[in-house]
Amino acid sequence: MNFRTEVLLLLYEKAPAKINLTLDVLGKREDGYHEVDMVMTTIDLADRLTFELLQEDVIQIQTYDRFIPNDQRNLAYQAAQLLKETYHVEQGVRMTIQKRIPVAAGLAGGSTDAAAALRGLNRLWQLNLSVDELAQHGAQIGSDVPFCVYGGTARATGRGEQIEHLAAMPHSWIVLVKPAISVSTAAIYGKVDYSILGQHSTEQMVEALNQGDYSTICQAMQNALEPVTFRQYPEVARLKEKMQKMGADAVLMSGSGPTVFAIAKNEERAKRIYNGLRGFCTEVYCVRMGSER
Ligand SMILES: C[C@@](CO)(OP(=O)(O)O)[C@H](O)COP(=O)(O)OP(=O)(O)OC[C@H]1O[C@@H](n2ccc(N)nc2=O)[C@H](O)[C@@H]1O
Ligand SMILES: Nc1ncnc2c1ncn2[C@@H]1O[C@H](COP(=O)(O)OP(=O)(O)O)[C@@H](O)[C@H]1O
Repeated sequence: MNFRTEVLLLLYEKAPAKINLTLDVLGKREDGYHEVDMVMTTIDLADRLTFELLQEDVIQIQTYDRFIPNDQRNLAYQAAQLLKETYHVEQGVRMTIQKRIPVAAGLAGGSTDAAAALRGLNRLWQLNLSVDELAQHGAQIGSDVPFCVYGGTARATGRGEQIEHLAAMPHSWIVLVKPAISVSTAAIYGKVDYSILGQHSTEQMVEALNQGDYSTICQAMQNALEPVTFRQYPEVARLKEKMQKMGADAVLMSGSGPTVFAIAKNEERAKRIYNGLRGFCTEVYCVRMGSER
């Protein structure tokens, strides 16, 4: 047996999920993407990535989740390949992804793994890149990746890659339910009905966050993709109605869905909502808003 150790260094990165507090669609762009104006915030539901330095010039992905690809289709793999090619890195890496964030859920699970890979590999391969440089690289992988590189609470414009940092979401609890369907982000954007886009609420949300005004934050929560996903999957609309009757401060679908979340300032109330939902949904989570590194 060959006991030669090729692992020289071991690092970890936490990869938190995001939710959308608002999502305004402003129009369709010439490049096929949609111009958006939205507020996102990280929550304490996270994947965990482990990085092992390999002397062999390869990228390996290990994951025990059968829904996650372990090759070039994995966004963390794409992040490693991008840094490797751009900075002519001749070392390799084995990335192990412990998945906790539901997949294709509107919670940026793949994007946050890519962002964690950028942060982790910057340290592992000693590239000395700034967070802004990592975010710029992230935009080549996906629209949500720059936000995930920074985390926190931010307004995202353009196709979602232009980030303006905001005051943190006031302390609160969040209950998330992921129905047993997977939603394609591209398909949902593709079916946006411009006649029912409604009023934009991001500006109001930004002001409410700056003032730490929790009740206006709850009132301003809105997502232009909700009607599209609800039309295609009526069970998601029914889930939102059910959650609204359970005493939450606000309820909204995140991103393109299908995850619906309820916000409550009071921990006891959040736990009651969580317990009420656990009876008939398998994927239910109760976590804090924000995320500790
Ligand atoms: C809807 C949102 C809201 O935060 O999140 P998720 O539901 O994915 O979590 C994002 O806009 C998703 O961002 P992300 O998942 O990174 O999208 P990308 O990989 O860049 O694009 C996937 C596809 O979605 C469509 N797309 C994405 C972003 C955008 N501003 N306009 C679009 O039309 C395009 O068809 C694109 O090919
Ligand atoms: N590291 C990853 N984690 C999750 N999904 C990934 C990953 N890499 C690639 N994917 C692919 O990205 C697709 C969207 O997943 P995800 O990012 O979780 O959705 P969303 O953008 O709705 O939050 C999935 O179909 C999955 O196969």
